Amino acid sequence: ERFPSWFVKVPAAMDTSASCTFTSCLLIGLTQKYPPVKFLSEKDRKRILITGGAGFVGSHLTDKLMMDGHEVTVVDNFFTGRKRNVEHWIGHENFELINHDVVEPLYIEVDQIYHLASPASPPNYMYNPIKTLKTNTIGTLNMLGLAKRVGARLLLASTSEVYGGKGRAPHPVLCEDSNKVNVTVRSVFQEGVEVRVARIFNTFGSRMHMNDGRVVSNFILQALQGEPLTVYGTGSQTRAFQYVSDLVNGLVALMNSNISSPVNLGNPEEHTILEFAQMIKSLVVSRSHIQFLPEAQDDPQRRRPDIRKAKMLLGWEPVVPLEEGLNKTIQYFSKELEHQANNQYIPKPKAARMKKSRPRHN
Ligand SMILES: O=C(O)[C@H]1O[C@H](OP(=O)(O)OP(=O)(O)OC[C@H]2O[C@@H](n3ccc(=O)[nH]c3=O)[C@H](O)[C@@H]2O)[C@H](O)[C@@H](O)[C@@H]1O
Repeated sequence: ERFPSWFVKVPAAMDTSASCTFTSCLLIGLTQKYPPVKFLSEKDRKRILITGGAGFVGSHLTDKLMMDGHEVTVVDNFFTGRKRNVEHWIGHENFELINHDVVEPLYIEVDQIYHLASPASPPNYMYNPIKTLKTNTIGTLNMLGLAKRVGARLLLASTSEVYGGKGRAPHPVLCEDSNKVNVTVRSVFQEGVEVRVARIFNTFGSRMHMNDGRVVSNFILQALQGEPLTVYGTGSQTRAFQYVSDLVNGLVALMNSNISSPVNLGNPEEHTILEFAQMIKSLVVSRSHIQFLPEAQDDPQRRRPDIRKAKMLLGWEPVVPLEEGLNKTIQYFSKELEHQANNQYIPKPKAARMKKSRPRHN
């Protein structure tokens, strides 16, 4: 998915003789520089800001909104985001990339703000917890301020982590009321601002950082490199994983809806982490073994979204089967590894949140 097929392909109609293939390629390369975008009338075209737009989810959202014909401004401080994720839009008249940290105020004119800026992977958000707090408080306040000043609608990327799950008997299926915070007239901070809140459950796909540290990218990279798949704890804890394109469609549907209360976006298909390890091992056809490491601290034991609200009010539900999403992600990471190998560098997946004790093997 790094270099989309349209970039190098010569349409059959143009490829009239073998002798002009090279010229045609060159021509197409020069003229058809970007993925195709729709043309929207002034009335339908929106100016959209995506904070964290060069990150894993943000860059896929950028692709969708650009292709839909909107004007997209990506703001990223490149802590976990990368220019490479959006490089195929650089120079396009509808696209702008700003190197900016949301902890500082931002003054631009926009109609919608997707506020995704925050590290999402545990090793990343625990790397500098105070900075993560600042990003999620001051950064959000700055974006709410911007939304209020320009009359934009803001979608906040919240997380399933708000439901907790360790230390109390967790309800296996988490609905939006599981941890209810009332929004009333006393919630002055969002006074006069149209807000949408997405509770995002575990998501995976291409453009996850090689050092992300979350389970799917770790297992895939380990399986591809013949290294042990690191299962934290017994592997009986569960998660339900959605493919990134499903999430992106949900985010856009939520933004354009009239629901101002939180909405879960996730795939309800729940598996144990050990099952994920076995599934990935067999899809990669890897000889890696499974290595049991100490349990991660405060690790939620069960997590599965209740998505009835999204289904009923947005008409949204995930459509990408787990295996299909995993295969696409495996393909992505194996290309990344090839690329890295050419530069003689293969990063190792990061370990996260370990309690200290000796690893077990099976
Ligand atoms: O992916 C996400 O969307 C969510 O990921 C994390 O939540 P978590 O569910 O802990 O995600 P992972 O770090 O991928 O861990 C999932 C499970 O796999 C386990 N794990 C992780 C990594 C690994 O190498 N091995 C392993 O067994 C973890 O202990 C945990 O039980 C973040 O805390 C959330 O903010 C984020 O929304």
